[in-house]
Amino acid sequence: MMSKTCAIIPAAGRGLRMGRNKPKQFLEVSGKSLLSHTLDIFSKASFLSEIFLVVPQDFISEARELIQGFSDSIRDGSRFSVVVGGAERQDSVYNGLCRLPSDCDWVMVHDGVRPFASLKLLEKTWKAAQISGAAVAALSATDTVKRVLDAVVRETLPREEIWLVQTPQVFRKEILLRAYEEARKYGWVGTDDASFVERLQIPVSVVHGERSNIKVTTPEDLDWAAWYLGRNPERENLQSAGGEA
Ligand SMILES: Nc1ccn([C@@H]2O[C@H](COP(=O)(O)OP(=O)(O)OP(=O)(O)O)[C@@H](O)[C@H]2O)c(=O)n1
Ligand SMILES: C[C@](O)(CO)[C@H](O)COP(=O)(O)O
Repeated sequence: MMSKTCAIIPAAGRGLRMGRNKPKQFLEVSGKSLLSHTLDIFSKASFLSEIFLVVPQDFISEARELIQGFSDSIRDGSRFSVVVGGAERQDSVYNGLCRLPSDCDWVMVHDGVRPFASLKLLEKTWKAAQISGAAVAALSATDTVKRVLDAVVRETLPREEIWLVQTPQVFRKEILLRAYEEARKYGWVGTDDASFVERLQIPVSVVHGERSNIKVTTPEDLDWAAWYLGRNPERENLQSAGGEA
């Protein structure tokens, strides 16, 4: 029997660092919201059976309207659902996990505010996870990396060991669910999904991410997003990788 992969898109943050009167995922860039740009990619990922969009309680109707717009492009029975988020990213992802159907084997988590991940990157991370059980996209550091405390350099770190982790992050569902259950039981706090899996001593594979796969966080990021979309109106990143692993 074919294994089934579901996606969780956490998009329930408040965007405090963006400093606007609306959560950044609902801000428009090139005629539609950042979240809508993200969903464009996910609607074309034919290996995803179901997609769970996690949003703030007060944006439920906006999110429902948004997913209506994708009903034509959903392939192979894929479909979107809207889930209410929690106080922190990890609470939002957990809410998504609780909604996964029992026959889902794999789960891909991707930030709603990373609208420029390519379909090729989604596929590549998914395929890597199928081999190892857990995989994340990440960039190797290109600057010199230092540990700084109170504005004073304490140490220069070995750059070849430093990777900046992105999403997508893909896991066997049973692994991610166990990791999140333990996190809740023991009060672990983490800024990504893999950090909980790492605490279970489960190896997480790394695939090369993409420089353009930024997490839109600050007003400068929003300006960059507008520039990037102006330069790539056809969104080449919507193309599939075909057979590439
Ligand atoms: N309670 C939360 C907090 C964050 N997120 C989501 O997690 C992703 C990464 O979070 P981040 O960039 O930190 O977003 P915000 O929390 O909105 O930003 P800020 O920290 O500036 O408030 C975003 O898609 C965000 O919407 C979420 O689903 N639920
Ligand atoms: C999950 C993540 O995008 C990986 O880089 C990141 O850790 C989210 O962090 P944030 O503080 O919630 O923006």
